[in-house]
Parts: sequence; C-alpha cells; structure tokens
Amino acid sequence: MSAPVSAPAEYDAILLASFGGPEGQDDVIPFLRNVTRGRGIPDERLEEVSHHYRKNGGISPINAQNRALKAALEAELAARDIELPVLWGNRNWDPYIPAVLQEAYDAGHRRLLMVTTSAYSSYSSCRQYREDIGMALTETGLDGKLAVDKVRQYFDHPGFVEPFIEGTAASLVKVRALLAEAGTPEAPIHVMFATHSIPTRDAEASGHSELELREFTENSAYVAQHLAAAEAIMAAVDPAQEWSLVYQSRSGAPHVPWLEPDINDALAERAAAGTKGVVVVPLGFVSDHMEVRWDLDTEAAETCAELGLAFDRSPTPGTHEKFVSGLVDLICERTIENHIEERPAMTKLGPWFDVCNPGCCANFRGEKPVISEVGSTVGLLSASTKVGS
Ligand SMILES: CC1=C(CCC(=O)O)c2cc3nc(cc4[nH]c(cc5[nH]c(cc1n2)c(C)c5CCC(=O)O)c(CCC(=O)O)c4C)C(CCC(=O)O)=C3C
Ligand SMILES: [Fe+2]
Repeated sequence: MSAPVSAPAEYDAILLASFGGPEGQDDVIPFLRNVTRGRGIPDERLEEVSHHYRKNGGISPINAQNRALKAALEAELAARDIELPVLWGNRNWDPYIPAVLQEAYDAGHRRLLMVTTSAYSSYSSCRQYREDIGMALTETGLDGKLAVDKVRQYFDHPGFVEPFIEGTAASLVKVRALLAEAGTPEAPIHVMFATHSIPTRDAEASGHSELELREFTENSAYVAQHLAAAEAIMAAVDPAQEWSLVYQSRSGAPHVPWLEPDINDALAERAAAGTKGVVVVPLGFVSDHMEVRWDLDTEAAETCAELGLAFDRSPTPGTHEKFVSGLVDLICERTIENHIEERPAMTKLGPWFDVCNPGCCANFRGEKPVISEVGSTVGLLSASTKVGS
C-alpha cells in the first residue's frame, strides 16, 4: 500500500499537463485519432464528435483555457515568491509531452512536478497521464535523467470544491428567478452533477475501498469521489436541496457498458417526476472545454428546452482565484521550499495519495511504463544524475 504522503522534494519546474485539443479544421481528425488510438472507439462516433469541433472552426476551447491557467499559475507563484517556471504539455495535441520533457531537460531541469487538469481517479484522468509521462521518458531516453512526480488527485481539495459551491449557489438563484418569471416561483428544482461517463470496467478499476484504505461502498473510486465532492458542495449550498450524479459524453461500442444514467435520460425522468428547473454542475471538469460547451451547453440545454425545464449550467473552476491558489497549495505540499504541511480535504475520502497503488486505474490494453506508482522505477533520477547541475 502506498503512503498517502510523499516526502517533500526539490523541484525545478512545474509541468501543467492537459488533454490538448485541435486549433483549426485541419487538426480535427488527427487530434481525434490521437485521442482514440487503440481505444476501440467506432468511426461513427469520431465522425459525430468531429462536428462538435467543426462547428467551432475546428478549434477546441481547451488550449486557450490552459494558456490562461498557465498564466494564472505563474502570477500566483510569483505573488508568493516561488521561483518555479510553469511548462505546459498535452497528451493529445501540440505542445506534446515528449517534446516538452526534452525541452525541459535541455533547459537544465532535472525534477518536475506535474499538475494535471483532471481531479479524479480513473484510467483517463490519472493513469493515462502517468503512462504518457512514462512512455515519453522512455521514448526520449530521458528516463533516469529527468524525474517527474505528480500532485495528488484533488477532487476534494477546497481549491477545486469551493468554486463549485459558489457556482452552484449562484445557479440555484438564477433558476429560481427563471421559475418566478414563469409564474411558478415555488416549483421544484433539481441539481444535476455531471461528469464524463467511462466504461464500468474502468470505473471498477479506479480503486476500491480496501485497496485505497478509504471507506466507501461504491465499487469505484471514480464514482465515490464524485458523490463525495457533490455531497460536500450540497452540504454548503443547501442540504435540503435534491441532487443526483449523472453522466455525459459516452462513447465506445454500444455493447460495452458505461456509467449511467446519461444526463439527457435523467432530465427526461426528472421532468416526468415534476421537476421544473435544473442546475447542471460540470463537476467532472476543470474548464469549459468542448465536453462542457457541447454536451452540456448545447445538448443538455436543448433537452431542457424540449422538456420545458428552466436550465442553468454553473461554471467550471477555470481560472477562479481559489482554484489557482489551491493548485499552488497542492504544489507546496510537495516542495521543500515554501512547504505546506497541512493537506486539506473536504470529504472523508481524502486527502488522496501522492503515489498510486500498483494496478490502480488499470490499463486493460497492456501495461506501459508509469510514473508515480508504488514499485515503479520510471520517472526517478538515477544515482548519477545531479539535481541543480
Ligand atoms: C474521464 C474523462 C475525462 C475527464 C478527465 C479529464 O479532463 O482528463 C475526459 C476529458 C476530456 N475528453 C475530451 C475529449 C475527448 N474524449 C474522448 C474519448 C474519451 N474520453 C474518456 C474519458 C474522459 N475524458 C473516455 C473513457 C473516452 C473514450 C476513449 C478512451 O477510452 O480513451 C474523445 C474521442 C471521441 C469520443 O469518444 O467522444 C474526445 C474528443 C476532452 C477535450 C475537450 C476539448 O477538446 O475541449 C477532455 C478534457
Ligand atoms: Fe474524454
């Protein structure tokens, strides 16, 4: 079992690692191929998703959002007199992680601390990042020369949760006002926390109670973490308000089970049960990227219009000052200089581990080299590599 807390270390740069997205029409298909390589996603699904990007000029909003987050992190680090440069690399689009690691090494960096734009445990949101670093280090021949660690999954860190508390409360006020305008000020509202659906097999492999030494009854750390975060948010916003966790953006072959209910089915069910207004909280996401803009702001909003439901989608953390400052706190949990001892967590599940347990968030398609996992030797410095040289 991994110790929840790693000893602080001396880092010389931060790596902001994200998903990446296309920056023009010509990028759309190559990007989608990068994302789905070896993942068994049918061509029809790729065709469908390509239109979400095409309608936006072939541009994903995610890159601009990450540039803004990088700038905000740099400003917050500077404000705290922390001298760590922020590098930015993506899993699926330029700037690609292997090139960024090579540049980091060439610039003299020897130990990076990775912050990802994914808050939860699952293959897509945890292991795949750790694998992509592991693969990049191996590919570039930098393994043993460049160390890369990552901060803990932060689904229940106040920096991530508090912006959602503000956003959910504000959306409830807006939906209540919409209902009042419609002449039904007392009509029932439902809060839907939306996250990315994943194959149930991946959900079950994301960690269970015994492995993680945490108490939860769901057979999935991914699901348990979302429920716990949603509970913490609603405890602060309004404990009497009804809410549920729903899923979006399902892909994969139809016969493969993914987490349900889909948000659109759930909306129809709520409407039939008498709900008149809905607040949709994009709990699974860090910024208003395409999965949020399309699947929630376009599709779920249309579903609500058809069902006659008042609708408001609350913001993602984005560059909220509490989120940015929380990410810097997470960095300082791991640094010797500017060290922060306290490890805040707003649910009983946290604080999550700095280093994952073996097999956590399994890749069923064959093992790859990974960093930040008990027993893994990838991403560590060999004895002959001097830090600060
Ligand atoms: C858990 C999770 C997150 C949240 C955590 C995190 O944020 O990391 C997330 C985020 C994102 N997903 C994104 C885009 C896509 N995801 C896809 C496909 C998939 N996602 C999956 C899971 C997740 N995805 C899975 C299990 C698949 C099936 C393929 C596979 O098994 O790996 C596909 C292929 C087409 C399709 O199948 O839909 C696309 C285009 C973008 C970028 C948006 C933009 O461009 O603005 C972002 C931030
Ligand atoms: Fe995705």
